[in-house]
Amino acid sequence: MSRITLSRYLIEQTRSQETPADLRFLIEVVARACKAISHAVSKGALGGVLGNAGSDNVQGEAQKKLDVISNDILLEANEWGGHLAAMASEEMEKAYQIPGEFPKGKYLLLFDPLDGSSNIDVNVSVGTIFSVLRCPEGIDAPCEKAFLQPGVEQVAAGYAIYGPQTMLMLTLGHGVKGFTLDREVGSFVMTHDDIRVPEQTKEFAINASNQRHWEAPVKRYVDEMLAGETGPLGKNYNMRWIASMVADVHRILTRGGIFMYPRDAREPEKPGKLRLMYEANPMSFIIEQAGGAATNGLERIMDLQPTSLHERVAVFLGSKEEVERATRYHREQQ
Ligand SMILES: O=P(O)(O)OC[C@H]1O[C@](O)(COP(=O)(O)O)[C@@H](O)[C@@H]1O
Ligand SMILES: [Mg+2]
Ligand SMILES: [Mg+2]
Repeated sequence: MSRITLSRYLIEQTRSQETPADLRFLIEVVARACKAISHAVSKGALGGVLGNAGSDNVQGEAQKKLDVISNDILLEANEWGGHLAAMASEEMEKAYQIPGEFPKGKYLLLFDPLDGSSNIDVNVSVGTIFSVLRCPEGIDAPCEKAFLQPGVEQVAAGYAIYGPQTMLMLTLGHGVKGFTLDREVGSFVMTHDDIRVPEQTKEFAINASNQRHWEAPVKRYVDEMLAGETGPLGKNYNMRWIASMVADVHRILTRGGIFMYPRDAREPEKPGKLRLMYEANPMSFIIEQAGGAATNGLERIMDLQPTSLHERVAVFLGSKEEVERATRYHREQQ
């Protein structure tokens, strides 16, 4: 059986005119960067890449050495790719200009270079999340405004997960494909065609240590799940929380479930912890393309109009029936 590599899949997409050639090259460059990040992550303590970098990012979070290394790998790979107008990252306060005349290419790339980085030092799966938008017409510099487009405008999104296997999950707007890195040949090979998230589930993911801070609809929903088969939902639920969004979402894509990071009373002025533009939007695009759903409790995440690059958002995503239930409980509370 001939193997379908990521490159071959992208060439076929270009041939069938579903994907423009420059978008194809852009995805190839991102995938190459993910291979380099996977290699860096795998060095661990032997390569001296674990631990803190000694700096904070724009969100005031301590950067890990690998946050900085992964960000640099993505910047360097994409700077010279020729298909981008600008980049934005969790690790950089402002939009990043591609050297040379603006705009060099017609796309904007956003990324969380290393998601779940609090897990690196304990050797738990981490990943890279990315989102691609078109650079709007009439913009003459790589400003924040160019990026502030709702998630429905994404032309591609994906993530790489650095776990027992390195995988790349990708959507170009017609389904989700999964590729596993064949380390001996150095290629991503398609191993998961047409991924679908089961509509029903008995598994939920939430950081339960925040329970006392949750809003009433979240408390109600989690209480009902914990009540099991004698409770109102009539079934026993299992719970998982990896604290790497990529790893939790990957499990949900693979076997179903609901992921929740709600807003809570710890920092009432913030609408949640996760970032809209480079975490929630790309993951929502992937989940929806796999038949799941994603809301902030009230509205579809991909319909939200962003107001700043590093904006935060509450996230409920995964199996459709459960996301609809969580959303219904929020709406009833209003
Ligand atoms: O530690 P908490 O509060 O459970 O948060 C876990 C969440 O934070 C994140 O790690 C944030 O991502 P970063 O590591 O990119 O900052 C998510 O991946 C994860 O879902
Ligand atoms: Mg993250
Ligand atoms: Mg990160």
